[in-house]
Amino acid sequence: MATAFLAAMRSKDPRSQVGACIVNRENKILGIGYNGMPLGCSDDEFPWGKCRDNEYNDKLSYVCHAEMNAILNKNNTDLTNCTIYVALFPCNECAKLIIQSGLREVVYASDKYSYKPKICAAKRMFDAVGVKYW
Ligand SMILES: O=c1ccn([C@H]2C[C@H](O)[C@@H](COP(=O)(O)O)O2)c(=O)[nH]1
Ligand SMILES: [Zn+2]
Repeated sequence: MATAFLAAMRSKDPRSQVGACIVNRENKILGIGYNGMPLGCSDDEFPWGKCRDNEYNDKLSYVCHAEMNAILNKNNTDLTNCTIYVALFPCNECAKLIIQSGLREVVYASDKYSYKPKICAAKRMFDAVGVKYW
């Protein structure tokens, strides 16, 4: 988790810096990520604010989530039965990536958006397939 928090410090998101770290069963680190703009999309040119009435100007249209980056940055092709440490409980889109990658466990530090339908949907999927989270 400390590594996930260290990665989060690299995020340019002024509101929520999120980090993720994937480890195997021997606790070897396989992938690290943080929430950031896609490669080549300048942190200075793309929006870091929320704009719910115009998604074109909303950061959520652009930001790659920490979990996605950790999975894409992995240095091992097989993440089956691995664990992901995350600063923030994964959203539904990250939950899908986590499940499809074969990860079996999510350890999170904050569940500050637990009231949001996307987080409830993530838990619903984890519960359905037996991904543990704590
Ligand atoms: O599963 C997730 C969910 C969100 N994030 C990132 C995306 C954004 O940069 C922030 C959330 O911003 P708020 O202003 O707090 O809504 O967190 C992520 O990396 N992984
Ligand atoms: Zn997400």
